[in-house]
Amino acid sequence: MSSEPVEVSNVFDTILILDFGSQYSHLITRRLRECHVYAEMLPCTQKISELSWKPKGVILSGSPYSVYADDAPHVDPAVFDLGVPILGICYGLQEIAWTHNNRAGVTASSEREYGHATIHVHEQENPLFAGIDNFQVWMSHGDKLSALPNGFSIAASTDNSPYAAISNVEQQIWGIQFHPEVSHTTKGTQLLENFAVKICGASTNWNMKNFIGTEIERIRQLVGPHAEVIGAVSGGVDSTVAAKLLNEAIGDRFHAILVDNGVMRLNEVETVHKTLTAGLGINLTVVDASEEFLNNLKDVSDPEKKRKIIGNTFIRVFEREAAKITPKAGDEIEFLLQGTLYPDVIESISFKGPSQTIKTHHNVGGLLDDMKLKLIEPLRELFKDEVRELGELMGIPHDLVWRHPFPGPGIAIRILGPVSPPQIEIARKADYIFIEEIRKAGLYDKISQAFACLLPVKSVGVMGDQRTYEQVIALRAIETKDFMTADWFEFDYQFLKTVSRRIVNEVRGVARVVYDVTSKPPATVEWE
Ligand SMILES: Nc1ncnc2c1ncn2[C@@H]1O[C@H](COP(=O)(O)OP(=O)(O)OP(=O)(O)O)[C@@H](O)[C@H]1O
Ligand SMILES: O=c1[nH]c(=O)c2[nH+]cn([C@@H]3O[C@H](COP(=O)(O)O)[C@@H](O)[C@H]3O)c2[nH]1
Ligand SMILES: NC(=O)CC[C@H](N)C(=O)O
Ligand SMILES: [Mg+2]
Repeated sequence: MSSEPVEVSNVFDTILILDFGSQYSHLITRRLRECHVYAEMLPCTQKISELSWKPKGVILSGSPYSVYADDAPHVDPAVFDLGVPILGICYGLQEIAWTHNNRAGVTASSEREYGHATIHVHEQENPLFAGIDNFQVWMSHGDKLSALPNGFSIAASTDNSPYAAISNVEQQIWGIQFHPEVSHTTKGTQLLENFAVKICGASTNWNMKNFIGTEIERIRQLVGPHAEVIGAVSGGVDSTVAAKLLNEAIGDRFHAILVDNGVMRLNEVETVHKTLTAGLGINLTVVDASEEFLNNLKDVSDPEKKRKIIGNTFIRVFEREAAKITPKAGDEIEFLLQGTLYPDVIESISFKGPSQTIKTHHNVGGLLDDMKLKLIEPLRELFKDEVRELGELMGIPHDLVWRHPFPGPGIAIRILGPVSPPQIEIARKADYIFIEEIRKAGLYDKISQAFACLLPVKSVGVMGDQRTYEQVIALRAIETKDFMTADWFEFDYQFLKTVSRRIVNEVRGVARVVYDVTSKPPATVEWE
């Protein structure tokens, strides 16, 4: 057995996607994985000689740049010597033309093309178009090829783009001007599958069942026979699935820690504790740090300050708990488990430069520098829906797998203004009723995330002939695929009536209930 941990790309045939910064790059990865082909995205600056695995094929993504601009990113020329098929999408096509045409043959077009177009396939026998006839594609470009590079032929065109698809079958290079990864391109997924499977010969064995076995083996190799691992576990799906993998791999050499930060939902700590220990056999310690969190949060209203305080307090509590554990071999814990998902990785490797900080997500990863712990991130290659599938396969209860995400700072960022025990009680009760009614109505799995928010304004009401002057609860329920954009959920009025009546009647301190009808953007999911 080698001492180097095996990478996922060494185990599964992998299509390498080189990202030039298009807003759709990650969708290429998604589509291929939907076809059960493993795909990984790396920045376009990746040096091929520094890859520790050999891809079965390479896809060059789109980009906001123009290939002829001075500051345009260019692919490592070694890509063309790999001896594997290459597909360029939009900018990727232009990059192929540019590099195969002595840095010429791409110009700004007088007619920019955004939106739908109909493709006419000229080369029916071209394997990229196997089983695909004329179809609708989605275009988004301002540059165009002005000449066909040597050795290439035109495989398809649109009325506007004579070079909508070009190929050099001998050199195994394809380029397309449209975007197959977006859903508006009707046969896009089929085209990507043709490339990966028919042209590159990648096997279609990427599924969570195969992943479990290789991942557990990978963790065992990484940790070795004696070292012990610590991990923060919230009861959310990511950390639970990660913990379950560790538990399967190394049993009770994995120490899970659940921190009660005083701003969890009603009954949450007890429920999570029961599910993880009795239900899943995870070695879990619950640390009640609620007083410490609430003391630190006292009189703080600013959302960013709340997030920082909670993040820092998590770290302190976690460090303290880690120090209490004495491993059976060696004198300290060597590894830290993190539930990092692929979207987090994509965000950090994407070729876009730093994006503006909208809000600071609390981050347990801040522990690293101080603790000198080595990281274990078993979900680093997975999208959320893959994590959920994995969870189901590993026997994690359906309700936990499909739980709405719950932010680490908890209801502290759902109480606008200072966080105090009476305010927590109001927010908790209202949230509980809202979620209970959503479940009763059979809507829980249709909604991506729902919660109640306590607003720091008072309004006048009348109850039992008495004047009331109490706070407002705002309900939020959204539908989204990736939490980057979201729409508010369309409840029927009767449902809203029921929830509103119950909250005002059952929760002391609330005089009014409103429903948030703002999408993201311009709003965010959480109110703080
Ligand atoms: N109360 C908590 N105790 C211990 N760790 C926590 C707690 N809350 C959050 N964490 C840590 O912060 C990480 C990030 O939280 P996040 O909410 O993104 O993931 P999750 O809770 O595992 O899943 P989900 O996104 O479904 O809620 C968790 O994976 C966990 O490691
Ligand atoms: O673990 C977390 N720590 C945080 O600090 C945090 N802030 C927001 N969220 C969750 O992220 C998703 C997008 O939320 P926003 O639109 O409010 O940024 C939604 O699912 C939010 O609940 C967090 N999760
Ligand atoms: N979507 C793209 O890749 C666009 C490529 C290039 N920026 C153009 O406008 O043509
Ligand atoms: Mg969570």
